[in-house]
Formats: sequence, structure tokens, C-alpha cells
Amino acid sequence: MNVAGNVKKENSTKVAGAGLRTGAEYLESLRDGRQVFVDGEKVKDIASHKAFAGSARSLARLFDIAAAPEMRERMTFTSPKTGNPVWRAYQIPKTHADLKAKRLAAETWAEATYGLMGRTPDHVAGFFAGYAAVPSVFAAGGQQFADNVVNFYEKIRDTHQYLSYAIVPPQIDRSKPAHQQSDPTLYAGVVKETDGGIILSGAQQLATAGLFSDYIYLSCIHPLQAGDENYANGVAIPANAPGLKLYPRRAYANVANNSYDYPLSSRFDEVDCFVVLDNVFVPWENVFIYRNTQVCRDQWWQTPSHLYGNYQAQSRYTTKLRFMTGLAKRMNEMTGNDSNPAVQVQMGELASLVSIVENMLLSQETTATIDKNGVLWPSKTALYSIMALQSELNSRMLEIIRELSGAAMITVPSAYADFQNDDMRTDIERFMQSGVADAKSRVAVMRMAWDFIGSEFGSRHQQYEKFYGGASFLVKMNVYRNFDFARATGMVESALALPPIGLDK
Ligand SMILES: Cc1cc2nc3c(=O)[nH]c(=O)nc-3n(C[C@H](O)[C@H](O)[C@H](O)COP(=O)(O)OP(=O)(O)OC[C@H]3O[C@@H](n4cnc5c(N)ncnc54)[C@H](O)[C@@H]3O)c2cc1C
Repeated sequence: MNVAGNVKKENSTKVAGAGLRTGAEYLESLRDGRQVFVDGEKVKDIASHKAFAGSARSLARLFDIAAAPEMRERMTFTSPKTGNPVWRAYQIPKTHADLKAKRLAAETWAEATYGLMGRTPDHVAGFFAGYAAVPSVFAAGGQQFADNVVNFYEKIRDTHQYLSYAIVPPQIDRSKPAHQQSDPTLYAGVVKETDGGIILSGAQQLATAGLFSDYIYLSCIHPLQAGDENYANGVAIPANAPGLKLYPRRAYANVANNSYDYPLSSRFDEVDCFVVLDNVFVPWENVFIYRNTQVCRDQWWQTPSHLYGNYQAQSRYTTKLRFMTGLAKRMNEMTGNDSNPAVQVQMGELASLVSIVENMLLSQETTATIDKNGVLWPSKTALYSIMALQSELNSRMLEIIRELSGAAMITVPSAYADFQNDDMRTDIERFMQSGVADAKSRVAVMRMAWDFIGSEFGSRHQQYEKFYGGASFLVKMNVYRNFDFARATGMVESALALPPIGLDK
């Protein structure tokens, strides 16, 4: 299977996959009555709606890649429960080799979307692998919750389910804790308990790819305090649960009506969804944390969940940066600047920044440690250091590309249709050609670069890289909590205790 190619028609055909879900099955499963609202309307069919169809097909392709027999070793491992192949994303790593295998699988999926889709099925899968690796954290709220999280993990692993998550309260009034908001049902929380489960109301941000997933994991990563118990939950909600409403932000593919003018927006807009819960019932078996602020906090930091999920995110990010570097190189070739030494220095800086990200990813593997239960934890300092600086490094990399481009991304025809007009085509072909390619090829590269960096889609990506892992001041606090300051201050103590020189008079 050609991983880096465009979405192909075979996506909609069934692939022999030993029970693995195919793209066609995935697309069919989106027709389940989920409530998605966009442009003033309820969406009837996500898989065929013009705002979402291209991205749905890109995601379906990931299912087919994993189901392809020749990708079995790369993309799957054997379920200890069923003996069937299941996505590697759900593997709990026990060795450094396991972790590397998970990265290779993540990279394979990331390459199929050029790193432009962050919440592919392997992201939240990593969190659940982390929960199932240390269920005792959930048992602190009652053994039944630990059992629930393990059972649910096994179910989603063995049936190849796609989860997204909404784990941040809405930005209504950040100056007040959850329970002091002007209305107790603004933030998503429990409003009622029944014999069969709990009922939730309120809102939560921001389920990227929520409308494309099978379940949304709803919990809270923002610090909660005494009094916030109603908001301290961890529950899995099927995307079509009655009362669950998804409000995507502006869908970029709506205007990206052809893949020449918008080669990326038309295919890879993963769509961030605001989540509203209107008395959504969640059965007990899908409840893993219930009104417990301590467990709600510990799920992220006392299990390897946050590390596994963000290790996948860094694999995806590294892939995207490779693609970005390739785009910059092709752009320079088109403008004839590629051999200019000053341009090569700028490209050298870009490549240095990309290499730092890549090597911090590899360092998470090599400095990973094994806990007392035999579970491998990627290095916290390696992960959080690069995440903390990503916000700044990403901006610098984009700035270099803008610098290198001059007007190249702007001096392009208004639309693909211009090539069809005989009067326009003559001028375009003459004046917009490159020294190494005809006008159509040159413009194709520039449109792709603009879609990457300057379109609404590209601009959202800049915001995504800043915030997908939380605001950078919070990530820096993670580094602060995990850095070995004792070793650093120990050296200072040692230096202060060195035998004195010249003080004996
Ligand atoms: C494109 C995109 C996709 C996302 N996808 C998901 C997703 O799939 N699932 C999900 O759950 N969430 C997702 N998020 C949400 C993301 O997790 C939050 O945006 C992030 O946690 C930041 O929270 P916030 O937006 O409420 O910002 P705030 O917490 O309000 O912070 C905004 C800014 O205010 C300043 N600030 C606020 N408080 C402090 C402080 N104490 N000290 C210093 N500065 C401060 C900082 O400059 C900070 O960057 C996504 C966000 C974006 C932009």
C-alpha cells in the first residue's frame, strides 16, 4: 500500500483485515444519527456533506491502512484477550522496542495525512492504554471504576474504536472555578444519578475530530478545587448519544471546493467541535471517574496516559515538520533560490529546528523507564520540554518559510478555473512558470504552501500547535515538576563546598 498517496477510490472497498475495521465500514458507521450542527443546519450525513466528506475519506483511509494484510506487523499487535490483530495504538508498551513499534505505527498514519490531522484514532487510544496500564489510580474512587476502565479499554481495543476527547471547560469565565460559574450547568457536570448511570449537562471544549469519532471521552484536565466535584468525572459517550450536540467551528472545506486551489483544506480539515450535553445519560460501565477531583487529576499524571497520547502527538508533529521542510525546499527550487547560499543558511536553521523536534521524540524512547509493574513510561522531561517550546519553535519555523517565499505564495492565479480561460492561460503559462517547471506545477506547489501556512486551515494549524497540548505556561509547569533540580542544586552545593582558596588570611 502506498501510504503517502492521495485518498484512493479503493478506500470504499472492503479490505481483508482479520476482523479489522475497514474504511468503508468506518464511513458507514458515521451514519448513526449523531447530532452535528453547521452553517445553521443539522448535518444529515457527515460522510457525504461537502464540509466533511474529504476529511472523512482521509480518515477512512487510515482504517484501510491498518487493515491491509501487508501492514499487519507495522500497524497491529495481538490482542491478549481475543488473539486477533488490533491497532498498535492500543498497545501498552513493556519494552523500548514496543514503544518504537508504536511510533512507527503512528508515523505511518501521520504520513497518510502529512501530519495534518492530530486527533487520528491513535491519539486518545494512547490515553486509554495509559489508563489500563495503571488501573489502581481509578480504583482510588472505588474498585468498580478501575474494572470499568479496563473493560472499556479492552472493548475499544478489540473492536477498533475511534475516540476523541473534550477535556477543557469552556472559556466562559476563567476567573472563577467550575462551581462558581453563573449557572451550575455551564461547565459539563453531573446533574443526576440513577441506578443505571449518571446524567450530564453543560459544555466542554474542544473535541477535535469529535464528529468523526465513535466516542468522545469527556473529562477535565484543568485544575479543579474543592466544591468542583460535579465536574470531576471521566466518561465515554457514544457520538450519537441522545442529548449530545456537536458544534464544529467554521468548516474550511466548505470554501475549499477543489483540491488544486486547496490541496490540504479539502482533505485534512479535522474540525474542532464544541461539545454540548443536554441531559446525556451515561451508563455506569462507561463511567471511570465519578465526582472525584483527585482521581480526575491523577489520571493524567499518575498514569502514562498523557505521555502515550502526546508521544503520538509528537510523532505526528515530526511528520508534519518533515512535510513542511519538503514544501519549503520545493518552493525554493521553483523560485530558483535553492542554490543561493543565504537561502541555504535559512534552510539550515529550519532543518535544525525540525531535527531538534525529531530527536526529542527519539529521546523520549531512549530515556523511557519501566515501572514496578513492568510498564514503560516515555521520558517526561523529554516530552514536556519540547511541548513547552513547540509554541515558540513552530512560529519561528513558519516565519522562515514566509521569509523565504517572498511573494511566491501570492503571485498565483485566482483559481484553477483561470487555467481553463484561453486568454488568461496564455499569460499565466508565460509569466507564472518557473525555471524548472511549467506554470501549473509551480502554482500547485505555491497553493499547497499557502494552504499550509496562510489559508484559514493553515492559520488554525498554527493555533493548534500552540494549544493542542494545553497552554504553554501549563506545559512549562510540567517540565518544572519533573526536571531533576536536585541534581542541579547538588552541583551548586558541591561548588560552594569546594576547598577555599586565598581565604586563610
Ligand atoms: C485548534 C485547537 C484544537 C484543540 N483540540 C482539543 C481537543 O481535541 N480536546 C480538548 O480537550 N481540547 C482541545 N483544545 C483545547 C485546548 O486544550 C485548550 O485551548 C487549551 O487547554 C488552553 O485552554 P484555553 O483555550 O481555555 O485557554 P486559557 O486557559 O484561557 O489560556 C489562554 C491564555 O491566557 C493566558 N493565561 C491564562 N491563565 C494563565 C496563567 N495562570 N498564567 C499565565 N498565563 C495565563 C495564557 O497566555 C494562555 O495561553 C484545542 C485547542 C485548539 C486551539
